[in-house]
Amino acid sequence: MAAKLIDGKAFAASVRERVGEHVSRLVKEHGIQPGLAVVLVGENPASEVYVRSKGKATKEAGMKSVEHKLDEKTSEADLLSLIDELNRDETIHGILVQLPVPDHIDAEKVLAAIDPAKDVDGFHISNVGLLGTGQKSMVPCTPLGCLMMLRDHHGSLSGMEAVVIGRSNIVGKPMAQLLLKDSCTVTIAHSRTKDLPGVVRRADIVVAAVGRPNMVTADWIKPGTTVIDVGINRIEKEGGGTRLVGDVDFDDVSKVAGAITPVPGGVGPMTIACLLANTVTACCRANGLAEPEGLTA
Ligand SMILES: Nc1nc(=O)c2c([nH]1)NC[C@@H]1CN(c3ccc(C(=O)N[C@@H](CCC(=O)O)C(=O)O)cc3)C=[N+]21
Repeated sequence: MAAKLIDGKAFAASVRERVGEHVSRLVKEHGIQPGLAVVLVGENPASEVYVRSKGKATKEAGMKSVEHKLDEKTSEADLLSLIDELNRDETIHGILVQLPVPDHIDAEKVLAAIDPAKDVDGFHISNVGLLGTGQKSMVPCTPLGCLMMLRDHHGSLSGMEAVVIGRSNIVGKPMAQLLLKDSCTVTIAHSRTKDLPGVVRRADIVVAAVGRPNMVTADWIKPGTTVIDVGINRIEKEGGGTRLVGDVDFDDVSKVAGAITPVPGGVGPMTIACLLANTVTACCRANGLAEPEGLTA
C-alpha cells in the first residue's frame, strides 16, 4: 500500500479528549455542564447503534446526555412540542433529531423548529445560510470531521483542487462550502456528472459521499491525491454475514492515492467527535464564553 492511512478513529479520540478537557474547565470554572439531547423517532437498528455510541461518547467527555426515544407513530405535533421544550431547557445546549424521521413527519419542518443556536447538526436553514455566506454558524458534523482530517494532513488547503462526489444537504453541499472557505477550487460532482472519472482525476482532494459501495476505483485517482471516504455501506459478505465498506474501493485506491481514510474507522468516528465538539461550541456561545480552539471550522 502506497497511501498514508488517515486514522479517523485515533484522530477522533484526540478530538474527544480535547472536548473533555474543555468540558471539565467549563464545569470547574463556570459551573456549566454542556448538555446534548438526541431524539430518535421509530426503530431503525442502524440509528440505534449510532445513538448508543453517541450517548456513550457524550458521557465519557463529561457532558450531560439525554435520549428521547419516541414511538414510530408519534405525531409531528408531539415531536414539535418536544423540540420546543428542549429549545427552552437551559441545561440542553445541543439538539439532534436523528434522520430519517418516519414518512408522516415533515423533516424540514422539524429541523426548522430547532433553535439554530442549539442545532449541533448544522441542518437548520439559518445555519446553512450562515455557512454559505462565510459567517459563524453551526457546521454539520460529518463535513467538519472531514475538514479537520484534511487540515491536519495538509496544513493549508489553499489553491488545492477539490472534488466532492455527492450533493446532499448533509454532506456534499456543506463540505463544498467548507473547502471553498479554505480556498480550494471546488467541484461538486454527482450521478449526472458527465465523465465522472475524468472530473475526479483532476482532484488533489476527493471527498466521496454518494452511498454506492466501492464506486471510486484507482483509475479515477490522480497519483498522490488525498481521498476521504464518507460512505458507510453494509454489504453481504461471501459466506454469510455483512461488512461495512465505503464509497471508495479501498484496496485498489490505496495503491495510487497519497492518503486515504478507511471504512470503518475513518469519517464515522470523526462525525461523533464533531457532534461533541459542536455541543461544547454551542454551550460556550450560549454563555458568552471563549470557544474551544481547533474544534470549529
Ligand atoms: N440528525 C442526524 N445526524 C447524524 O449525524 C446522523 C443521522 N441523523 N442519522 C444517521 C447518520 C449516520 N451517522 C453515523 C455516525 C457515525 C458512524 C460511525 O461511527 N461508524 C463507524 C462504524 C460503526 C459500525 O460498525 O456500524 C465507523 O465508520 O467506523 C456511523 C454513522 C450519523 N448520522
